[in-house]
Amino acid sequence: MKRIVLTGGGTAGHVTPCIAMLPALKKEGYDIHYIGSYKGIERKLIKEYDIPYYGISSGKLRRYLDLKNFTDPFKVLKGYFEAYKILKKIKPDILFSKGGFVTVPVVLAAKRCKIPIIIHESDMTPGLANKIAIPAAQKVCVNFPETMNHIPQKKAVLTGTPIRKELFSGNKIKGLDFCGFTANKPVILVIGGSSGSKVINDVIRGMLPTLLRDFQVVHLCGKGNLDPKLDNLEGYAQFEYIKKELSDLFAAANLVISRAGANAICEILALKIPNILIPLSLKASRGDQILNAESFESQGYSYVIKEEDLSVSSLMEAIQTVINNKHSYIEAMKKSKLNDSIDVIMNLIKETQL
Ligand SMILES: CC(=O)N[C@H]1[C@@H](OP(=O)(O)OP(=O)(O)OC[C@H]2O[C@@H](n3ccc(=O)[nH]c3=O)[C@H](O)[C@@H]2O)O[C@H](CO)[C@@H](O)[C@@H]1O
Repeated sequence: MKRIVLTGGGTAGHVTPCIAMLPALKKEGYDIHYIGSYKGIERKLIKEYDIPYYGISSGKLRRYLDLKNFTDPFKVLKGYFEAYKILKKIKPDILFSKGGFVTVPVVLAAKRCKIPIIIHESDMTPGLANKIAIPAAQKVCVNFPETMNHIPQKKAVLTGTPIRKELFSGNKIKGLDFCGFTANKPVILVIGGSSGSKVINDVIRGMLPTLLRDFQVVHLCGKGNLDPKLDNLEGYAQFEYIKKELSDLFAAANLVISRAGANAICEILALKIPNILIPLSLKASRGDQILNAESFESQGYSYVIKEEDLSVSSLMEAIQTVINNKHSYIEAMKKSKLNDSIDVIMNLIKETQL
């Protein structure tokens, strides 16, 4: 029996692609193990699936000055020795790393143990963690064709991003029921990224009185961002984070308003739901979401609002435009050559493992 270790964490976008791979790996009879941080979101998300989880110490690697820059390297070093010990014990035939800071010590320890490594990069340009990890990897899967230029040629493979199969079999009625909505008004699904977005939350909540006249709104607002004052508002449902029911919410949605995290936008594209993207600004990130959103906008899949331009009126205008032109957005999305990346990645795993 072949054994695989998956790793990825920090935000859900570094975990859901690993979750998407689980059914195919199980079907092929893999013995699957997961290494993540002690307390990260990956621990909670992976707990739902029946696979052994190993926590390691994890520290953030920053490009900016912060007092934690003095303590975090020790946490990463500790994580390295912990990962090394775990890998020596499990002896996997391959490591699949989805990125995020926790994966750096795991990848480096796997290299030391001579375990083949496949990395997946969802964004247009590699994040810092993957940049450090790529030299140790045999293969690097990428989501966007543009990313191929940022990875050594012999390692880069254009695969697309693994999307959880269950997202394609959502049930609209179940989604409406889950939110307490009727079938008579269209539904807007708001996804502020896996950790929520305060800026988006504030604008959405500020425009609820107008919005709820014509729409029902289901709002995935992120941990700690629920507003109890809005609990009983008719036509509005808020959740910190949704797991299994996400497929039903997608099925119920006529329009999605989302951050431009690589996984969320690929899911929206695969499901062909008219959408408005509000990428995380350059102030708060390296700008990867801006590139993701620009790529989608130029292909006619999405209406994009820059965070600096986000206001009640710009969002209202965007909603009207997308609703009025929904067919042209859907037609453009139908032309996308999105791969079934799960099969491609499975083949790559089989070719690369020991
Ligand atoms: C702030 C930050 O660092 N953001 C990055 C992070 O975003 P983030 O983790 O938000 O990533 P994505 O949008 O890519 O993925 C979020 C995932 O969580 C799922 N989901 C979300 C909400 C919810 O309630 N339930 C649920 O299942 C989505 O369906 C999706 O699969 O990783 C992405 C992929 O590397 C990057 O593009 C983003 O720039």
